[in-house]
Amino acid sequence: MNKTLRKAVIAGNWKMNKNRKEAKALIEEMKPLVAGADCGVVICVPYTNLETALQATEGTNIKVGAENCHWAKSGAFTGEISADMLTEMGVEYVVIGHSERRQYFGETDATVNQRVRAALDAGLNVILCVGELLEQREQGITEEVCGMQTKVALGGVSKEELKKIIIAYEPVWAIGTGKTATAQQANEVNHYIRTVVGGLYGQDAADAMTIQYGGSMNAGNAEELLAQPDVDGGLIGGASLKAADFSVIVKAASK
Ligand SMILES: O=C[C@H](O)COP(=O)(O)O
Repeated sequence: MNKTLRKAVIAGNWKMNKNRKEAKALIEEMKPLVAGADCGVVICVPYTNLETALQATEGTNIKVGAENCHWAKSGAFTGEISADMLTEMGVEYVVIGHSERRQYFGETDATVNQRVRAALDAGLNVILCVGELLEQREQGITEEVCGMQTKVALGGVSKEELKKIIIAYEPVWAIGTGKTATAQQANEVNHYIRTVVGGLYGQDAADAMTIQYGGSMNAGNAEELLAQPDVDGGLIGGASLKAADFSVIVKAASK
């Protein structure tokens, strides 16, 4: 596995945080700190902040993403947003299958796959989240769970389309808990996911795939996690809400 074949991407997932004024202030503070980064920089923000984020990041190296999208192009789906609505705004990325969507909003592997398909059809880059629950890790079925989530989510995705997908391995027990997977645990599962991708699409596709780690990554632990051979960046929750912390992670990924 040659890490130099792929680019690290640091993506902030703001979740349900920041009003428009706060979003603008955070981006303005962040801009000079991440300018010139030698990695991809993405901020995934609430729908209500997309316009603000797109305007504030214009002409910078920061790309803007949404935190979800629906699988249909349009229709009677109250409260949902389509992938086409996002691309029409200029949004380039979308997070799909985050564990909070799976846990609290009934997302299944099948609906994650439908949303991935819709996002690709609309031309979006996808950050596809997979990860095991604590009890699944304790049962020793982490690889089965992550492998299955990956395979189902990628159903009907061509090798060419795969280039627009980043996988984020996020052990559910490490999200927002301050409990990070060890660098070794993160690398092991990322490596396994890469093997699964290789089985589906071939070694060249697996080698080229960006696979992030997410789950309490912060300014203090980012360097060690990002130094792992199969960890190509991070999906950052809490630490992406502070410009200084986020920029330390971006700098660690740029080394
Ligand atoms: O999408 C981000 C992950 O859920 C990680 O969140 P966290 O960094 O707050 O643990």
